[in-house]
Amino acid sequence: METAIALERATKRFGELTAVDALTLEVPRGATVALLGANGAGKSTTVGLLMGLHAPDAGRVTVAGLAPRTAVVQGRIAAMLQDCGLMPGVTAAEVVALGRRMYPAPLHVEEALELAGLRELAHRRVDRMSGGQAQRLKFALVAVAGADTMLLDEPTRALDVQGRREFWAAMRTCAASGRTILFATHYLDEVEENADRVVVMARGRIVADGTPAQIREAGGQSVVRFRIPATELAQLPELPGRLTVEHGWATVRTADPDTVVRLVARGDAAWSDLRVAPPSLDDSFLALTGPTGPALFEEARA
Ligand SMILES: Nc1ncnc2c1ncn2[C@@H]1O[C@H](COP(=O)(O)OP(=O)(O)OP(=O)(O)O)[C@@H](O)[C@H]1O
Repeated sequence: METAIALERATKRFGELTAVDALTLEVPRGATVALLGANGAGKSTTVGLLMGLHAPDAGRVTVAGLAPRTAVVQGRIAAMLQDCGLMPGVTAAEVVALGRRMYPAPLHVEEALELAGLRELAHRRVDRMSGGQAQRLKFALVAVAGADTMLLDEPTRALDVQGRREFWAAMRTCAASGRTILFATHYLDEVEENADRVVVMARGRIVADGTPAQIREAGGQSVVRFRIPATELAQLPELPGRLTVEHGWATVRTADPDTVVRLVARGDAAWSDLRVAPPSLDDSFLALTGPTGPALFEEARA
């Protein structure tokens, strides 16, 4: 399969600090990849390397087989960077028309607005748009490049739930047209619905790389909960996992929820309201980005 993006042991340092540390990542054409990581993990720097904004101190970075700057000039890659502003006083269509002049093979203005779900708002002034609409306009400005690879750096930062939902609907339309999309985010729930692959970064390195389900299962534990009176606790059998009891609810964090449920059901304790929750992405994210994260992921995949 054709490779859209490749980093081969790419390293970027800022003085003493290694922001991206011998990072190797290959993204095939057409994939939608989420780059997940805490503040300072190195996501924006990785995007900067792919856009040719930083030169790697070591290693190699290519986009569609080209040097990043060449790929940018040829309109093969376009990015929605953090905190880019929009010109006030003009309409959405005017901004996109201006933006498209920068690219060698751009889309039509209407096409880009359509992809961003802004067709109806083509003549709305930029300064009269909601946060969500403005963010989708920035997306239209990336889409108009007609690039086959799009990078989105925390595109839904500071958007409300509705704005985020609308933004991702626009992004998915774009992904469905066969483009390669790499987006950086902190929002774990966005990853499950919008990416087919998740690359988790910590300290400039990749600590896990898999489907959202694999990431969720690698680091997280299931939670089995049930109500139980304090007087019944002694009747509970030994359970695989960590049991805590609070306000009449027992909580068992476990890698083996089936066994926990079987043992609880077979025992004599008078419990009620039993429920099982899958591992949470938040728990998994915290575990994977901790010091033992990479080993944890390897173990889960073995
Ligand atoms: N131009 C720069 N000069 C010095 N240090 C920098 C520069 N850009 C980034 N850094 C540092 O490199 C590290 C990685 O930053 P980066 O912005 O890539 O992380 P991030 O994962 O995108 O974080 P965030 O989620 O906060 O945007 C951080 O410690 C940051 O302070």
